[in-house]
Amino acid sequence: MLEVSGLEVAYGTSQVLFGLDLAMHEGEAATLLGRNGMGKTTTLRAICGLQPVKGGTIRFAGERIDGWRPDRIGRAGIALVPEGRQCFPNLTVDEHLVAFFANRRGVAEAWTPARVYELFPRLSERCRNLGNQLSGGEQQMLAIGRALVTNPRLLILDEASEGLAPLVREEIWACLRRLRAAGQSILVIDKYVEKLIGLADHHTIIERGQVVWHGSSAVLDADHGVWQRYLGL
Ligand SMILES: Nc1ncnc2c1ncn2[C@@H]1O[C@H](COP(=O)(O)OP(=O)(O)OP(=O)(O)O)[C@@H](O)[C@H]1O
Repeated sequence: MLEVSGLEVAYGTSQVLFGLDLAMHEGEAATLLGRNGMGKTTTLRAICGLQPVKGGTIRFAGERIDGWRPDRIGRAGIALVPEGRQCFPNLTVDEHLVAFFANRRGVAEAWTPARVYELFPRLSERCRNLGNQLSGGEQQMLAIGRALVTNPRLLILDEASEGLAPLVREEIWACLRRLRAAGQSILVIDKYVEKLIGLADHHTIIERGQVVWHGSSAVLDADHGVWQRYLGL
């Protein structure tokens, strides 16, 4: 479903991705791992059309999408839960969900605002609150809900559980496991490798803009040398 091949991205004269490869099938959950500053966010932003691509190709659902505008990529079925949530401070929870709701593929059991409220009852209690009146956990739930109501083929999360209290973090992991079990394709960046091993099928580790390791959850779980070498854990 997603095939990133030889991706190169630069910020001005400073190149940060050097021929990065990443691929996943529909229905899979995959992760992108690596220490800080290695290029994970840049990779996700390039996939979503938020960062210009200098070289390489990005294919999604059979089409070459590198060079497309972010809104076209969104309509093609990729939804991003961005780092820092980026909820709109002046829209209510309900307005976020209503404004982003779309079922372009005619999915039978589409994500609607009502279904998001079932997934996150806390959001339902906050439905009339503005984005800037929410806790970090509520904002993350809203950012996930906002992505889900676009009924994406691929849900991408950048730092899914960053800065959240342990209990809220657990709630986010439980949500992602439920989505995964329901067949949602997910690409996620996070620091909690143990949680990601329980969630994802396979993992790609990058270092200085290049892939240094790729493998299944079972292999990553068994080889803590990889954690130490590439993730400093
Ligand atoms: N807007 C920018 N302008 C210039 N350099 C940038 C910009 N954004 C990121 N970089 C640099 O690109 C490199 C990759 O950053 P990126 O945010 O993709 O890494 P990351 O792996 O997601 O790290 P983190 O976990 O810290 O977010 C870093 O060296 C970073 O300093």
